[in-house]
Amino acid sequence: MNHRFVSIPELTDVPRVAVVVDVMRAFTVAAWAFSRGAERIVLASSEGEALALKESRPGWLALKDGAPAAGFDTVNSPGLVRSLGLTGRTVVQKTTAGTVGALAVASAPLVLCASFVVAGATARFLKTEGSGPVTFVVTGDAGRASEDLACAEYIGRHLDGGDVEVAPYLHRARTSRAAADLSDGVRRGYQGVHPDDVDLCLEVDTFSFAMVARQEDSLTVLRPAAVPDGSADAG
Ligand SMILES: O=C(O)[C@H](CS(=O)(=O)O)OP(=O)(O)O
Ligand SMILES: [Mg+2]
Repeated sequence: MNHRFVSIPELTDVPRVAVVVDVMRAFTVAAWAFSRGAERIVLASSEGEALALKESRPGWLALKDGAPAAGFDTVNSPGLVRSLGLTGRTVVQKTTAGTVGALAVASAPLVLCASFVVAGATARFLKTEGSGPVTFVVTGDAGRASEDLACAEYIGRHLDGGDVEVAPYLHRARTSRAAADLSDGVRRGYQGVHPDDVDLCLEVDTFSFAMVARQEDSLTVLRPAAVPDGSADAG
């Protein structure tokens, strides 16, 4: 299929079907938050908006990328989020690339947010929907982030059918600048980075749900969408 791979600045129209990819780390974190029981993730456009949303809604939590900060409950780290109990909670997420990309296509009829941990489920969801050609939003590094482009291409190949060997795509992600920066952050003892973050971002199909973003009461809300197991659609 004739998929498009675009950066956030290159988004000049509203795509019919958008898959927003952020491997390191926003949409790996989002998937882990759902696996820990979060009911929904509200995508915020700024740290101020994230804190305002949290403060006006009892029980909501807020997370951001970078170092821990006052008012925020946690950070954009799968290694840290995986040990939280989030059952039934609403999490507000604000990051540098992933959430910005999702908000840029929020008015599209179908928006999925994706990373390697939900890659197969994302492709199966799109097949089930009969999505046709997809606009992949490569969020990192002005569209040049190799981990995001690799994951987007992997999902696209998966969607087009046939066997796809994931190893070459993972290699590109493992050797990306984002992976090196995270590893460097661990070595330097930066807060907000967990030693397991890179490995967790490089897991494939950890979860069997896709993540769908919709407009709800003027907010952009991400929710998990269960997808039947891949064995059913083999061939
Ligand atoms: O938290 C992250 O890994 C990044 C921060 S930065 O873009 O590398 O400064 O944010 P994300 O939106 O998850 O790419
Ligand atoms: Mg990223």
